[in-house]
Amino acid sequence: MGVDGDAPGPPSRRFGEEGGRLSYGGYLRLPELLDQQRPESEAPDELLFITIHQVYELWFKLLLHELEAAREAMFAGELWRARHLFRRVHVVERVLIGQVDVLETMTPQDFLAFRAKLEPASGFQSVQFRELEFLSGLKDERYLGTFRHAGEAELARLRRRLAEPTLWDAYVAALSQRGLPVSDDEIMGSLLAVARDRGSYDDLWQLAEDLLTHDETAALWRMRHVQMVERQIGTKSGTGGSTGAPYLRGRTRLHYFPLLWELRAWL
Ligand code: HEM
Ligand SMILES: N[C@@H](CC(=O)c1ccccc1NC=O)C(=O)O
Repeated sequence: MGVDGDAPGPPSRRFGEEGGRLSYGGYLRLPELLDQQRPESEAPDELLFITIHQVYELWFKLLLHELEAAREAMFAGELWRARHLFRRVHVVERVLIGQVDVLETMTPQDFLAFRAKLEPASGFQSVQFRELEFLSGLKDERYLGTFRHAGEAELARLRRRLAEPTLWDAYVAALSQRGLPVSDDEIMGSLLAVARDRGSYDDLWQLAEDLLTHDETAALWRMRHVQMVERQIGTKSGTGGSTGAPYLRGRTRLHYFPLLWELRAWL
């Protein structure tokens, strides 16, 4: 049967399968991936709830990978490479915000049909989310306490993130490599010098803007998340044991790079 050429329909042999080694599902490990959605209840929307969280965690994994590479590029003085990676990071972060729409198609009544089964689990226990915060510069050891039930490997990952340099440390190193002073007393002066002399420092300025966009997009996600929380559970406390929306509202005021925000007041 000749199904090749212009005729619609599958080709008889596929590119990439010539040696018979790789297949779509084998390469992407689909049997394993698609076997990981196991609802705890019969509630129809629990599959949506699991799917959306798994998709978030996959994107978190990619973000950690790209942000680590951006940090190394800054330390190496390869600012163009860091900027290239931040462009990707920003687009993925916008996808993360957009995905909230999908979960908001669930009604609070339908969420309540399985919410009790989730306790005491909650987003508090997302190791990768906390890794992203630590890597970005928001290191808060108190959160190790929320991972009491995590495995030793996960705790080790968090401790490593607490110990290793942040994106901000890498940006400061990039400033220093260009001869700008970076002591606590001098760094604001250096940031101002970069902002005022784009002719000499445009790459450093643009990179600071990339950091700020990463910071702003994370804050927008927190705001979108708390709006969704209020829509789903109102003033109820969280399955993770926090006050719920009030706790999350407090987190929306956080900044990864406070000096870049403060700079605005000095310009
Ligand atoms: C019905 C939807 C959701 C509700 C009602 C909800 C509710 C909450 C609540 C109440 C908390 C505070 C911790 C607690 O006491 O439980 C929390 C934290 C968190 N949630 Fe959600 N959440 C929802 C969806 C999501 C999704 C889709 C993600 C994506 C990964 C997510 C990630 C997180 C993270 C990372 C935290 C920790 C935030 C922090 O400590 O700053 N949540 N959530
Ligand atoms: N904390 C949420 C439940 C929840 O959303 C959740 C539960 C288990 C795993 C991840 C979750 N997502 C974010 O917190 C609540 O209090 O309703």
